[in-house]
This record gives sequence, C-alpha cells and structure tokens, in this order.
Amino acid sequence: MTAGTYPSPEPVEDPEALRADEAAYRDLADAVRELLDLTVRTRVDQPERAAVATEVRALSARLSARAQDGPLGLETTSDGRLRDHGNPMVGMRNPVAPPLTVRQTGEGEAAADPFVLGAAYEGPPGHVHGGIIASVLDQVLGTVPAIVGRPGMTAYLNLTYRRPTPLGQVSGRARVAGTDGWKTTVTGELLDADGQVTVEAEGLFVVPRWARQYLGTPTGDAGDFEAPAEAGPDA
Ligand SMILES: CCCCCCCCCCCCCC(=O)SCCNC(=O)CCNC(=O)[C@H](O)C(C)(C)COP(=O)(O)OP(=O)(O)OC[C@H]1O[C@@H](n2cnc3c(N)ncnc32)[C@H](O)[C@@H]1OP(=O)(O)O
Repeated sequence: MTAGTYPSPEPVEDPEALRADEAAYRDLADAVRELLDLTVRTRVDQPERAAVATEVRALSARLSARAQDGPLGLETTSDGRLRDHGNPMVGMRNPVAPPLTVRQTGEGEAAADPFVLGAAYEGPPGHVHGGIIASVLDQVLGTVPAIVGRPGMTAYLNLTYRRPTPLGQVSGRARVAGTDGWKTTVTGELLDADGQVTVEAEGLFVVPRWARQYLGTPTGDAGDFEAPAEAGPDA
C-alpha cells in the first residue's frame, strides 16, 4: 500500500475478482523483474541465451494479443482507490519498479520501506546509478505533498550525493519542510543498508493550476483541505 493515493469516483463492482486479477498482474511483474535481473547477470552460453531470447519473444507475442495502445494512467483498484500501476517506482504492473512501498509515517512524513536495488540499477561499479536515486527520491518526496492534500508535480529536485550508495538494500524518508499556498517544500534522504544517509534531497512540489479545481472535492482525501484564499480554483 502506497501512501498519497486518492479514492476513486468509480465504484468497484466485484472487489474479490479484481483482487485476484491484481495478484496475477503483480505476479507477472515480479516474474519479469527477475528476468530483468538475470538478463543483466547471466553467464549461460551464447546458444542458450539465443534460445531464451526466442522464448521471451514468443511470450511477448502472447501478451501483445491484448494490449492497450498507450500508458495506464490511473486505474481503480480493489480497495477503491486510484493507483498508477505503470509508475516506474511504485507501479504494481511495472517490472522496472524496484518496487517501492511508500508509507505515511507521521504528520507530513513518509518513508519507503527497505527495498533492494540490484544489478539492473548499477551506475558506478557496485553502486546505484545517480539517476535511479533521483527517481527514488522524487517518488518518496513526491508522496508527502499528496498525503497532506496538495498532490503536486515536481518543480525542482535538488540532490546532494554525500557518498556512493552500494547496490543492495536501501530505504528512503521524507517530510514537509514548508508550505506556501499550492507549493510544498519537502526534504528527504536515501539511506544504505547500514542506515547511513548517502543522499540528501530537497524538492518543491506544486499543485498545477489546471489541477487546483479538483482539490477539496469529494473525490479526494484532500476534501478537507482548505485552499488558500489567494490561490483558489481561479488563481
Ligand atoms: C490525483 C492523484 C495523485 C497521486 C499522487 C501520488 C504521489 C505522486 C508522487 C509522484 C512523484 C513524481 C512526480 C513527478 O515525476 S512530476 C513530473 C516531473 N515534473 C514536471 O513535469 C513538472 C513540469 N512543470 C510544470 O508542470 C509546471 O511548471 C508546474 C506545475 C511546476 C507549475 O506550473 P503552474 O502553471 O501550475 O504554476 P506557475 O508556473 O504559476 O507556478 C506556481 C507557483 O510555483 C512556483 N514555481 C514553479 N516552478 C518553480 C521552480 N522551479 N522553482 C521555484 N518556484 C517555482 C511559481 O513561481 C509560482 O509561485 P507563486 O507565484 O504562486 O508564489
């Protein structure tokens, strides 16, 4: 369960069936994630690799028998909430996602449970790629405005890479540092397996003008969020 999600306006007809469907999607993503990792690390012989590539293409053909043209956007889940299942950090259906689970840990605070970044996320030898770290922290910091009722887009994200982050278990945390109307400043950190901070982050998240009219409505947890007078729907 990832924090910062919103109730769906669509009713869930059969939550039980949808739950089973979600479990199957999650299982497929888990299996492909394992394939990704092993694709990077395998040392099997070239003919075996060629044979596997042929089989993988056959599997892709089976999935393409019924695939939508574009991205997933937001979908209603069995728990009646809107989720971005294609998200490359938290998306249940995305094998590229580590995946992260971001939980609310307090008032205006969130944390990503410890998760593993393996060989597929390598930048400097043995260490996590800096762009992957930025993605992880964008997600962890970006969840915080959503849980305080101001789901914003990243306007900037400043990172200070204090020390290299070894591949393996990492975690993240973030909290509100300040709010100013529709803008939320958030600070956070990435931590290695020993709990040492490797990267510090500060981000500004802004509720876009076009989205402001949707906040403070019954479709959002933000329903009790009072829009600042100087930045209402028409601002
Ligand atoms: C619904 C369900 C949601 C669920 C969410 C779950 C969690 C998701 C987690 C996702 C995590 C991943 C997230 C992602 O990956 S988000 C994807 C990456 N980010 C983007 O693509 C954002 C692109 N930029 C924009 O869309 C617009 O520029 C935004 C929306 C940011 C503002 O454009 P908008 O036209 O709306 O408004 P405005 O231009 O009048 O600006 C408004 C105010 O903001 C101030 N300002 C703007 N930029 C900056 C800046 N760089 N430094 C300092 N200040 C800045 C500006 O001065 C003004 O201040 P003030 O004059 O009012 O005082």
